[in-house]
Amino acid sequence: MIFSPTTLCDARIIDLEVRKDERGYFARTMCTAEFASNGLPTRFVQANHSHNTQRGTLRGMHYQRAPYGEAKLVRCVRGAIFDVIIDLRPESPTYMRSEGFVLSADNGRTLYVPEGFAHGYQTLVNDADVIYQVTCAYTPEAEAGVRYNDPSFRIAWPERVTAISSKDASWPNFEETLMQEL
Ligand SMILES: Cc1cn([C@H]2C[C@H](O)[C@@H](COP(=O)(O)OP(=O)(O)O[C@H]3O[C@@H](C)C(=O)[C@@H](O)[C@H]3O)O2)c(=O)[nH]c1=O
Repeated sequence: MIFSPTTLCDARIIDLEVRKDERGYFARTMCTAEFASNGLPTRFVQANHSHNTQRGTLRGMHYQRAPYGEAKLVRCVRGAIFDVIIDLRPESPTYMRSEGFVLSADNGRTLYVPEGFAHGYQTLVNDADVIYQVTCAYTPEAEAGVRYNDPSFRIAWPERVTAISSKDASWPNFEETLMQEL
């Protein structure tokens, strides 16, 4: 695996080290030894798969409140997505900054999302499948979010939003509420 920094402190892009032969290829997608030597967590407690039928579908921006914060390892295994993270750690030099990445079945990239970041994505094609592992179990009472079009972040989503949950369409403005909680 090839670990690269992003513009946000502690977030990483992880590229596959593909070994090709006549059958196809082999690549590790997670390795505790390599993660540990790159300073990343090694214990992921839940693995999830989400299927998105429609291009333009938006999920996010999600995080869980302390002490249920979670780091995530996100990969798109069918189609392509535009994946966005926001650093919501007040003590971080990149606090309130965001960055977007194209993750696709073709580029095989994994995004490592540190604890304390909000995470979301928009699908770039119909029928996009996303798999991700998390370091803390799903805890609905700790669930929190930033609205995809929150004026504090001004994220440039690439597509018109064609599908979004009512929960995600109605997260309150960050400046008025969540900022005070962090
Ligand atoms: C995330 C999750 C949801 N659920 C349930 C709750 C609900 O009935 C249904 C759909 O949940 P949601 O609408 O929250 O799913 P979704 O919007 O896909 O939530 C996910 O979004 C992306 C962006 C993330 O970063 C993830 O951590 C996660 O928050 O699945 C679980 O049972 N376990 C889980 O771990």
